[in-house]
Amino acid sequence: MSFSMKTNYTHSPKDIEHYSTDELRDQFLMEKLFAPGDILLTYTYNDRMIFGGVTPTDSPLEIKLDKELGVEYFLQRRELGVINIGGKGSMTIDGKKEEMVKHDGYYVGMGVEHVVFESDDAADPAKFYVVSTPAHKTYPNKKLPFENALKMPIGDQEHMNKRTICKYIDASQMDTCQLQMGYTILEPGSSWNTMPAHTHARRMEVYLYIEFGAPDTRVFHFMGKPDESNHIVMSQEQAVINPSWSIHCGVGTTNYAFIWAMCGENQTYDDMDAVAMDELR
Ligand SMILES: O=C[C@H](O)[C@@H](O)CC(=O)C(=O)O
Ligand SMILES: [Zn+2]
Repeated sequence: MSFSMKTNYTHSPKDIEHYSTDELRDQFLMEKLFAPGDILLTYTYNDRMIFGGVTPTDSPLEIKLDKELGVEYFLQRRELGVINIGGKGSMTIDGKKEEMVKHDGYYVGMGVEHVVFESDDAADPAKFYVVSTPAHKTYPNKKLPFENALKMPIGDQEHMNKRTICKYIDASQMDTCQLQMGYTILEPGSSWNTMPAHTHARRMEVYLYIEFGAPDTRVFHFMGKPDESNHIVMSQEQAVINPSWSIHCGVGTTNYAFIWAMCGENQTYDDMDAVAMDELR
């Protein structure tokens, strides 16, 4: 088993003006999250979110962070959101075992000492996408099956952005300290073309792009200040950090889906500042 946690620092929009493609990728893209038997995490200084992948095979895996966070155990002062994007598995939360099929989610509140991740079949491992944010209060643990996600159809074929936003962790459904999380499924022929684009200075966000229609599919993820946009070319199951000053959207070469997770000042999903089309550059 290997464990790694990469640190990503925060940037001012000025910093990235002259970044090369490699620098931009190094600072914002997480290329590998899911490797059999491994826990691969990123700690971003953007709102101190920790995100990454846990892929158990023959033996259970547990995220153990104490010295790194200056605490006794990982969730002593944090909350955790999980969505399984792989095969059948389970999470054992302080001794209570919960089955986790593909697309099942889970919210784990502050104060839980042990979360043990397992796969039912090492040959078809569960892939737990995990996102953790600082917390100050314990809210109840909650299983978040796909069926219970709040489905929000949005977009249309004419604008090539027909999709369903499935809100797993949303303030209208449950309490969390900061974390909001969900899964957006694009219709075939549509992309995450959220024009007019938006920023939300109050919240940062991370996206995991998944379920590409073909192995050589790429998503061109757009980021940057509205008047100075950049792009990062992404492969399946890679994640990208979105600072609060950055626009965010993506165009794929086939169908895809993505998981988004946000945190910051508020939990108001609709608190977005639309950018007029003629401001984009
Ligand atoms: O502020 C909200 C985030 O950018 C995402 O939740 C958007 C999204 O999933 C979508 O438009 O499909
Ligand atoms: Zn947004």
